[in-house]
Amino acid sequence: APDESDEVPLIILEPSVCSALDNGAVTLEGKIAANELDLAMGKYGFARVSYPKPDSLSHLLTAAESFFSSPQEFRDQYTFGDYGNDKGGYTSVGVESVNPKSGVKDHVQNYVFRDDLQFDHHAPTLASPGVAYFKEMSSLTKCLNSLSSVALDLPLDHFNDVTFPSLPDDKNGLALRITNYEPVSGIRYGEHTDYQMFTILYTGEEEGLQVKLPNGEFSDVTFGDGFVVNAGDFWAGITKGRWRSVTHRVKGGGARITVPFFTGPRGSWKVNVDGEEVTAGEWLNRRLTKSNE
Ligand SMILES: O=C(O)CCC(=O)C(=O)O
Ligand SMILES: [Fe+2]
Repeated sequence: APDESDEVPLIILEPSVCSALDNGAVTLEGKIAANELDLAMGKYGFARVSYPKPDSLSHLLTAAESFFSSPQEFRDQYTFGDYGNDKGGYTSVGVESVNPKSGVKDHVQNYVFRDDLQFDHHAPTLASPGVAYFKEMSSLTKCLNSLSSVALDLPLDHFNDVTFPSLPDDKNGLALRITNYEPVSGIRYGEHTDYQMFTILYTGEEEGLQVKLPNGEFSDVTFGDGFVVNAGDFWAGITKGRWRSVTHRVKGGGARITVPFFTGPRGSWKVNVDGEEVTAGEWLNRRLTKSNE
């Protein structure tokens, strides 16, 4: 029988824990949070993380609502290439298919910021809250990476060295996406695992996200009070399966905007995939290209 208590765990992450980690200090609260993260990623691959929402989030959501309802020709000015291109920008409905095997396009349009240093080409109303929110999420990424180092008994900076480049011609693996789901029934965003390290998702209050539980059932996971954080495929690889990259999807319903922030290794980081050594940048591009086919 399914375990009725199966539920994605809640982790309370105090900003003071993050600032201590930033200063190289692992407090008792830090150790507790690291342990909770380890348990959540090991069993569910997902956690609900209570952490203050930055002020820039509400500005970003307001700007996004008006952007996505502006004329299609206006939105199309900010398409700079296929979904996943280096410059980010707008992708209209009918392009993306996160589960290419399904043969179905997702019922979404989205806007992506991929590089925190180059925002000049972006839609002006989105760019200003976008830059601010990107910075806030980069700090939260640092905190989650430090907690991961503690959880996995590695030097505190280990995963931040994986994510944040030290050389100017390297790229970070961070991307901010604003997703606008069409109000339709049925699955709106296909079953998939995330490609990289953590996804830090603002779900809003509207249900939609469904996560596969250890008992095999899909469960609704909405957490408007904070963030839903999950481990992607790189984490499963790096930890040799100690952390799980878990299947999820988005079910139908009313109009919904969510804001995932994807984190991952910097572009030059070397990864071994099926016996082949590739850079994380190359590997990510292959996965993104597939979702346009
Ligand atoms: O919007 C959501 O609730 C989930 C989105 C998601 O899974 C993704 O963008 O990878
Ligand atoms: Fe996802």
